[in-house]
Amino acid sequence: SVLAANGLEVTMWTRGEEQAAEINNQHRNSRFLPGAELSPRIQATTNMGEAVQGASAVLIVAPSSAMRSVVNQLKSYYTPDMLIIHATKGFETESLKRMSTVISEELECEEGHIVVLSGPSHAEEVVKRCPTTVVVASLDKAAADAAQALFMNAYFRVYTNRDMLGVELAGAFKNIIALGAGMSDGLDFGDNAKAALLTRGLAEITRIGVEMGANPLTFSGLAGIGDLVVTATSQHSRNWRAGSMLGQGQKLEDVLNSMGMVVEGIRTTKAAYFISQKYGVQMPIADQLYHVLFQDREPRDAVEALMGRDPKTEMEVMKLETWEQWHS
Ligand SMILES: NC(=O)c1ccc[n+]([C@@H]2O[C@H](COP(=O)([O-])OP(=O)(O)OC[C@H]3O[C@@H](n4cnc5c(N)ncnc54)[C@H](O)[C@@H]3O)[C@@H](O)[C@H]2O)c1
Ligand SMILES: O=P(O)(O)OC[C@H](O)CO
Repeated sequence: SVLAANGLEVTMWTRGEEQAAEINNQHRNSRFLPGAELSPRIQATTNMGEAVQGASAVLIVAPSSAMRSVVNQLKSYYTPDMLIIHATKGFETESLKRMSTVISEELECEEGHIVVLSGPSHAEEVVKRCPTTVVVASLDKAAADAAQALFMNAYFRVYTNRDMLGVELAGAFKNIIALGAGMSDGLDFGDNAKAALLTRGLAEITRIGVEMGANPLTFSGLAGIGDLVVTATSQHSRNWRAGSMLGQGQKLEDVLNSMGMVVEGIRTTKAAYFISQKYGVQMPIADQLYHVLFQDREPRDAVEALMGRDPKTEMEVMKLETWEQWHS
């Protein structure tokens, strides 16, 4: 919608004939964005070649679980002059790879060629042209600048960042904390608990992010604290809503069936559980959520376990840097 508002011709690829027909004929996408009026500049097709061949830019927003297969389908239409942007927030759970790695492997292109678009941006609000700010990150400055120029307009403000790793990690990990915040709200634990989850959640996201090689400042930016706040506090958030239903005692399977849309935080919690072990970095909130989601731990017991951890200093945000080291 933003690209169409900027005067570009947009062709969406979708798997459903009915969905494509609805977008083309009624300019609506009633299942995924009910109530929104789409621009006639947006056309949809179920034919990948029609959508991608000859395009100057390709925006990939498949759920993380489908990323490899979707990129594989577009591979034969890819040319190195296409600007490749993705806005998917998650990991490939089997390999623990980031989305830019999966895309570059499938397209056989440099990771630096890819741009990630992330930040606090619920589609429901963007399509209504509510003021929104996001970040585009790439190792290639020219690619990030090109993506910024494509998307930027009066209601959609785009910043650039060179820390693609940090932006991807922040966008993926925040969904875990949003699930936890929803769960806390579902348990009626109040505002103190939610503020604690957000703050300590950001601490653990930063800790693992820095250990993986990200710039700590990225986590104070739009992809970090910005997206964490919007996802953990907005009723638009599927992750928050799923967490809230779990907190109210519903079973994971029933919650997912009732959502009908991707809840990335579930798979990302599993990935984080293994990533934290791989890097030897503690992620206590992600760890407790893993036990709730996949090992039947009661949400109340998870909170008790978090509150009962050994006493800590708040300055242990990063594995190595204490405040003194950080300033020495
Ligand atoms: N919705 C938002 O506001 C928003 C904002 C920023 C980022 N994201 C990210 O975008 C990604 C997609 O989220 P969404 O909101 O569009 O999810 P969604 O569940 O609303 O839509 C996902 C789309 O992918 C399709 N799909 C599902 N499985 C597929 C498969 N195996 N192969 C091909 N297509 C498949 C679905 O049919 C649907 O059209 C997620 O990583 C999400 O975190 C979403
Ligand atoms: O609806 P969610 O929880 O998947 O969140 C969507 C976006 O990531 C918000 O920026």
